[in-house]
Amino acid sequence: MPIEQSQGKVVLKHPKGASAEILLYGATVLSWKAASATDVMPKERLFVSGKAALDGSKPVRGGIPVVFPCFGAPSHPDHSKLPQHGFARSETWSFSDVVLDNEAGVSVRLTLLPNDSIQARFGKPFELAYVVTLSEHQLSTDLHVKNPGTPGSATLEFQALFHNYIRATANDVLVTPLQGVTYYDKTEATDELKAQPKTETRSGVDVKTFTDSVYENAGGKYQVAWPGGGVQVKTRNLKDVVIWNPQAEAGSKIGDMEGGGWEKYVCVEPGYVRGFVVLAGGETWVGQQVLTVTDGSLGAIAPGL
Ligand SMILES: O=P(O)(O)OC[C@H]1O[C@@H](O)[C@H](O)[C@@H](O)[C@@H]1O
Repeated sequence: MPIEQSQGKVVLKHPKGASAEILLYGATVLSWKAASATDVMPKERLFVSGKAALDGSKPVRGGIPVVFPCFGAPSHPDHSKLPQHGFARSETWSFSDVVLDNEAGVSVRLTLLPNDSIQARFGKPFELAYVVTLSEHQLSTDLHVKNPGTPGSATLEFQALFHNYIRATANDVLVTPLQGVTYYDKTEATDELKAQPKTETRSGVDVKTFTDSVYENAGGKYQVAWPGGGVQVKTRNLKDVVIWNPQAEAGSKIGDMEGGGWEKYVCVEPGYVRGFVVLAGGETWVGQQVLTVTDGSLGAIAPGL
């Protein structure tokens, strides 16, 4: 069976060998295995900390948590009762349906609607659908946000982001092309310095030191490369990107991070996080990312992706 459900998880299997595992808690993609052009054995592409809680007691430290409706600490009055990164990553989503099931792709849809726990902290009506699609060398995630109100009713204002923990040798990673892009450096000591725009001067951004940078209007298409490996991140409607790696400096203080975990991944997180999407009643917004394995020569196989 290409799609299996058990114990709070959905597993997707592509006929060419790729697979993905999604935890209903947080709609968190826990695993994405895909082959490369040079190695037909599917390989894990995501990092999950060995100390991550997978029992629904806290957001998963790894994989692809979904950040909605606020990124970081809430900065919008509608979000003031919410925790860092919002509620989507710490609510249990429902399996809705199989969207695709063929050689081109295996795809499922999960949904999240307001429940008592959400409504106690967030009063706005919303409907979320999350479509995860697996193909031979790609994983796509699409977040559909609907304001179920009628035209003229209250707006839904939100931020959204895919918190990708990409498995990589972190100290060798370069993320391109971000040169010339404005960013905000969250490792700075004061709120005033964190709010000061900087301009990226590097042709490739590394994470050899503690990095927590929010790139604004960053272009939407990024290459994450390290010797022997690579993943391309291509997006739609996600204008910003966050690059995060805590290194030992901050990583050793994260309770659910395995020792040295920061050496095994880089977070490249496309999102809409500077400012807010404003959705009128009855409107739907879709944010999408397509992750493509570019190890070996796959970049050449999939030109223009
Ligand atoms: O520990 P959390 O809530 O999962 O957040 C991890 C990191 O997520 C990143 O997206 C933020 O930019 C960082 O500031 C934050 O530390």
